[in-house]
Amino acid sequence: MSEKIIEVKHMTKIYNPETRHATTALHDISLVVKKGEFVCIMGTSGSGKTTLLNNLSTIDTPTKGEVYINGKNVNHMSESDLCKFRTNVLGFIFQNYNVIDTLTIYENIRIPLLIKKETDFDEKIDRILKQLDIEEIKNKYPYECSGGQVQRVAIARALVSEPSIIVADEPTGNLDSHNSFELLELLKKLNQEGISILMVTHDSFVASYSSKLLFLKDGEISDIIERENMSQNEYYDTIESMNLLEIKKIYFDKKNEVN
Ligand SMILES: Nc1ncnc2c1ncn2[C@@H]1O[C@H](COP(=O)(O)OP(=O)(O)OP(=O)(O)O)[C@@H](O)[C@H]1O
Repeated sequence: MSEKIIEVKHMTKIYNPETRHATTALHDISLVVKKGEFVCIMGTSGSGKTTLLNNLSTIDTPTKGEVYINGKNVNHMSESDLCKFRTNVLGFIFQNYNVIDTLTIYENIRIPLLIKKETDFDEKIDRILKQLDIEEIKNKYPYECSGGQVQRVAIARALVSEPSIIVADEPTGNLDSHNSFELLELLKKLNQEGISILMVTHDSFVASYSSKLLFLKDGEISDIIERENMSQNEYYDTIESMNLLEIKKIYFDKKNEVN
């Protein structure tokens, strides 16, 4: 049986609990991500995608339920253990890059290695700069680089500490189609090399790179599709029709609420 890399048990997330602004963003979610899986999360705006990603990747803490990563219950870890765990195991890629403007590209990529207290990092950084084709900009500042280059810097920073899981929230959201394609092909390659990927997207083409797709609706998993033996084209068509079905369901639910 494949190894469970992430396991979520009965996760509920309520923002501002016990106030009149309480919002239940996730309701009793249970799921498993196995080693080497490429899992995408789709759903309409406000369905809870980012909340799910944040709560299962230690960025936020669920109101109820448990999260296990590599068999460890992350809800029971101290803040300093969590910080080490995040740096050693998880690599984060966000839509808005989150690079530091006052540091050079080289210095940005070095951050996780400094957190890990590594001292001998030149070779590692050079390798990742080469892999992502950003050697020429290593002494520039982010504002001197293109959006696609800065996104590659964010990926380099996520990968330099050799994480076993990549967590990505709409990573192609600010990229043009050429750079989106390049990023997706890179994620595919990393996944083939054994890195597990968990990614939020609203785009069926992006989702067609996954091996498993979760649909969220009102904070609950409404559907799961597995790619299995489908070609990427067949998988894309299945995702598109499922997407349409989900939108139709939401439309009819709303219509019934009104009537
Ligand atoms: N910090 C917060 N405080 C209060 N409510 C929040 C907070 N963050 C999200 N929410 C609410 O939780 C629900 C789920 O939000 P979330 O951002 O997870 O949805 P999403 O599916 O990622 O949406 P989008 O596709 O628009 O980014 C929404 O109703 C949202 O308004």
